[in-house]
Amino acid sequence: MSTTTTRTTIAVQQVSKRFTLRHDHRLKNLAVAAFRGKDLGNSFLALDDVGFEVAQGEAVALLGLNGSGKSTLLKLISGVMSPDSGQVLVRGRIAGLIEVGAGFHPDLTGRENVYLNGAILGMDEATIAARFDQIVAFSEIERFIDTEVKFYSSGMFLRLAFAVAVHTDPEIFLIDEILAVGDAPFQAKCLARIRELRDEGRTLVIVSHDLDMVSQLCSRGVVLEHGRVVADEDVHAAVARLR
Ligand SMILES: Nc1ncnc2c1ncn2[C@@H]1O[C@H](COP(=O)(O)OP(=O)(O)OP(=O)(O)O)[C@@H](O)[C@H]1O
Repeated sequence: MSTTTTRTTIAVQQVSKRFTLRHDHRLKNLAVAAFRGKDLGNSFLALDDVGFEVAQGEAVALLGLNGSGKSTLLKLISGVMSPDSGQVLVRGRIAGLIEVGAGFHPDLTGRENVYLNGAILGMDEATIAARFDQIVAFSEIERFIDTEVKFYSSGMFLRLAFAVAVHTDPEIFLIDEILAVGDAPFQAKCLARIRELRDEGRTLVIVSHDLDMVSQLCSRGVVLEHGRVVADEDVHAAVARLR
């Protein structure tokens, strides 16, 4: 009998998600099609009977070609979207670094946005205040912290948004291709921080086309092809399929 128990943190069970692609939005055609009782769209399965589990503290890469369903799967895990069938069970607090900065308000200053975004990500005011200097130091935009973020460059915006996200305290981080933006030194710093989060035992699910990066960060790769899981294996074997 095994003496160690691995806690399942994320269970994706027979999940399917269908999208409808509407090709022709002209009113006349919509009216004619509706009158004839025709299906207006072309529906397709973005995720088709997907199932896998992630144990606490695991770092898993979701891999696959463009359009294979990775981001959709991450959105289902984060709860911003629900499956048509099947279910996603999650144990623990989640931080989705999916649309980093989505909660930022352009007319507010960097400082105000740190508080706003921190609250959206589940931190109370005292916690944000205690981590404020650390967040700003990580972003390296101290000089501009009291400037409205609409005057920020896209890189500055990303830096502050990422800094807030990685200073929240979730058990599970969902990370979607965020390292594609930001300059090289900042990317290196983000990577180091993500590695730290992993080493602290947080669970990571990462979507990225940067195969070298995911091989370094993750131990396991789940490969999607046209919305189906075609491999769930050691990250190096999974990455080799995509090269
Ligand atoms: N909200 C939506 N409405 C309709 N179709 C969608 C929607 N979101 C995603 N899709 C479609 O679902 C499929 C899977 O998209 P998804 O973004 O999950 O792929 P991905 O593997 O993350 O791709 P990439 O590597 O290009 O980021 C694509 O064909 C995409 O066009």
